[in-house]
Amino acid sequence: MLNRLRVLVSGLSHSSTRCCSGYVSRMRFLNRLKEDDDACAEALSDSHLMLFHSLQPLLKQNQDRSFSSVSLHHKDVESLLQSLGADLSIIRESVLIGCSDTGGALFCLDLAAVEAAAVEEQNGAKFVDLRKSFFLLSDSAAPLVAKAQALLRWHQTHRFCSLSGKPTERNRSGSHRVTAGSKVIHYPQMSPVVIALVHDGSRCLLARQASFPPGLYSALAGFCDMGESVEETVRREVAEEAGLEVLSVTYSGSQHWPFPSSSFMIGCFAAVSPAHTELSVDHSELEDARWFDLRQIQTGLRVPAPPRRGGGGPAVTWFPPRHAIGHQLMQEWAEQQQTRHVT
Ligand SMILES: NC(=O)c1ccc[n+]([C@@H]2O[C@H](COP(=O)([O-])OP(=O)(O)OC[C@H]3O[C@@H](n4cnc5c(N)ncnc54)[C@H](O)[C@@H]3O)[C@@H](O)[C@H]2O)c1
Ligand SMILES: [Mg+2]
Repeated sequence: MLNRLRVLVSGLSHSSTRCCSGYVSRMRFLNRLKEDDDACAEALSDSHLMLFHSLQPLLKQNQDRSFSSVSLHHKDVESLLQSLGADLSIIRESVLIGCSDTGGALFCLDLAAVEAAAVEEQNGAKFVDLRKSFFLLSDSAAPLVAKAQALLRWHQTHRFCSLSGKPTERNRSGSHRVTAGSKVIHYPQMSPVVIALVHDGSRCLLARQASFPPGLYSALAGFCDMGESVEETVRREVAEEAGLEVLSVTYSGSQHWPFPSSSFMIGCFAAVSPAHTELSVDHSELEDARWFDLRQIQTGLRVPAPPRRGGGGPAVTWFPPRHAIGHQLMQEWAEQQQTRHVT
């Protein structure tokens, strides 16, 4: 499950600029780097940097045809920039994103100041749009790339204080920005969004917006209004978009979602009465909404996302990729239904 703690594996090291094995040690190490600029600068000089250009991650194709993001050691990034005649000081713009599986801190860096094609050529890799990357990367690799891009985007869009209009300055790790000459601190933010798989006991409700690619259906989603609880947002969104009254809400899991800018997706199941399932769809929000039975959900979950294009026929129904929480909700619902049928 997406919300389950996915422990980043780190190697054993006792140097002060590298984290040790064990979840607690790694979290304390990362927290120290967030708070201590000198320790962070020291760690950066012996770290790997995940590369981006204009917010697009650098991806390379492996021998088994899978894709992974490219992270270079600090000294290799220096060599790369030197070979391109670029200013080495841009490395200071790196943002801390976690611990690598070799035990060191991991940073990300946007190389927008240098020519993308030259970086691609030197690394045998390509800068790829984040949405496309999401379909190419494995479900264990995609969240870290999304987190890195979200932090780089946040820094690019928060160069000025919304209170005073003065410039803001980042700390070394990039975990926050401070308004110049003041103590006003700005932290990266996400918008809370509920995503609810509505079900009536034997079917679940999926919908599509006109902006979705052809054939894509997902669970209902909506931004939380100020002051709302998760349960209130679910009830309101389902009422607004599908015209149904929710009887109960159950939490399932959560995930950070980088599109179009950072959302914090809170995944829930929302039960409606099987006696009141007639839809009244708000077509200003949704192009279509329909009930799907277990067999239809199982079939849709097997379709690759996005499906291979056919020759002009009707679009095949497909669901978000495996690492999207919409997919996880459908998977969990299908498993629950199957267990119910077996017992
Ligand atoms: N990870 C997944 O599986 C998954 C699946 C479905 C949707 N999503 C995401 O959920 C998000 C919300 O879904 P939706 O578009 O149906 O929401 P929605 O139903 O709340 O409608 C979007 C509208 O809400 C308004 N809005 C209110 N607060 C906003 C805010 N903080 N930021 C932007 N707009 C705000 C805007 O008018 C916007 O057009 C989307 O960004 C989408 O990418 C993720
Ligand atoms: Mg919506």
